[in-house]
Amino acid sequence: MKRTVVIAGLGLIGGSLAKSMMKSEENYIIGYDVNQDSLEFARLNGIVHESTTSFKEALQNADIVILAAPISESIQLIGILNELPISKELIVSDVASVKTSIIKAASSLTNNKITFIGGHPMAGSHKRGISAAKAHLFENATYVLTPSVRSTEEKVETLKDVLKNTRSKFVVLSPDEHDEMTGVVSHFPHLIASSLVHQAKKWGDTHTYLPNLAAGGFRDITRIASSNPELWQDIFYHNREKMSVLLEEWIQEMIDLKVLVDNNKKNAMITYLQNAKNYRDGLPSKDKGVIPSFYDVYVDIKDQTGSIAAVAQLLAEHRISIKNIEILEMREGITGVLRLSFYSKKAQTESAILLRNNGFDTTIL
Ligand SMILES: NC(=O)c1ccc[n+]([C@@H]2O[C@H](COP(=O)([O-])OP(=O)(O)OC[C@H]3O[C@@H](n4cnc5c(N)ncnc54)[C@H](O)[C@@H]3O)[C@@H](O)[C@H]2O)c1
Ligand SMILES: O=C(O)C(=O)C[C@]1(C(=O)O)C=C[C@@H](O)C=C1
Repeated sequence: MKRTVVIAGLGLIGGSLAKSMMKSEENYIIGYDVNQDSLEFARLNGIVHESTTSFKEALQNADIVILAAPISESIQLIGILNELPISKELIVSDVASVKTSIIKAASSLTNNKITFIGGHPMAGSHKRGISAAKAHLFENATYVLTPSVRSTEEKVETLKDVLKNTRSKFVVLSPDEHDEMTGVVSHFPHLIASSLVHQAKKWGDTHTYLPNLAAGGFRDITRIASSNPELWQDIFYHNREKMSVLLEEWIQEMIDLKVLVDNNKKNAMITYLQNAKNYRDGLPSKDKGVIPSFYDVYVDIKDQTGSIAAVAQLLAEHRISIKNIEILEMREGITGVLRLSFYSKKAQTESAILLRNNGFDTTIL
């Protein structure tokens, strides 16, 4: 059965969802955004079937709406939903990184035709906008659902079915549990990454050679400091209570760590580092999911003659065998994505480093 899905906010996340949902014949995708350029990009690149700058118009025949604008904007869209004359059953979901304020706004929906099911795909990027959207962004990622009291098991299953081509792993959590845990493993690290960059910047003012010494370690730990500041201010604002608690905990942790450094507590320091390593090394990797996954590397390639050959040649020169090669997206004039599958974790890691060192933008999911 064909269903009409409206994606409100066609940026990195909304665009990536649209691209994955377009793979199913069942979904008719309407993109709504306040930005004309994003809509035009989506239309020209076949990311949506239709597009509009009117939320009301987009909703006319909708079965499903996914709010994918920044959190405060999505909350405003929930307010607008309350004012529109919706007479058909409508499932509304979102992708916001914080869930309590969204679910609170959704609890004010008075129209009983509307069922709200909160959502948050746990994958993303420091990039923004539809040009950075990728159909495979959520593959094997955890996708949190926070159903509202009014939603039923059946509606949750319908939403999962609409989202099935994201190939993510769904989990149901309460909004508070979600905000607490993502506060620790997603939001707080962004704050720390920015603070590390500020520290380096301060030192860089008096040590002009310092940026040249910022090698892999600094770049790895601070990649997310390059994210969209407005989006992250909004996330910190909506999760401010949890952020404040985490900051206090962190400050105490740093005070304790300073004692180990100042007093050369060798064994305590080794234990501290070892415990961190054990926990970090034991984190579930995205390829351990229910979906069979090989050792894949995604490579952004330009739509230019020879760009795929250049990738293949580079790997051949270093005697790395490719198990499978697949072009995920390649449209005229824009960057495409190549999925390379390898036989081992070692080959996967080596290829990613090799390609990165040769100027390719690579991702391991
Ligand atoms: N960036 C990530 O890594 C990530 C990951 C998971 C979830 N999220 C969540 O996804 C949401 C969107 O983030 P993004 O990274 O895609 O941002 P983005 O900046 O790439 O895209 C946001 C889009 O929303 C549009 N928009 C803004 N106000 C609007 C409105 N009132 N109506 C319709 N469209 C509007 C913008 O024009 C833009 O196209 C946020 O709520 C964020 O918390 C982000
Ligand atoms: O990979 C990144 O750049 C991200 O920050 C993605 C990330 C995260 O892992 O913290 C950021 C925000 C989200 O709500 C979900 C995922």
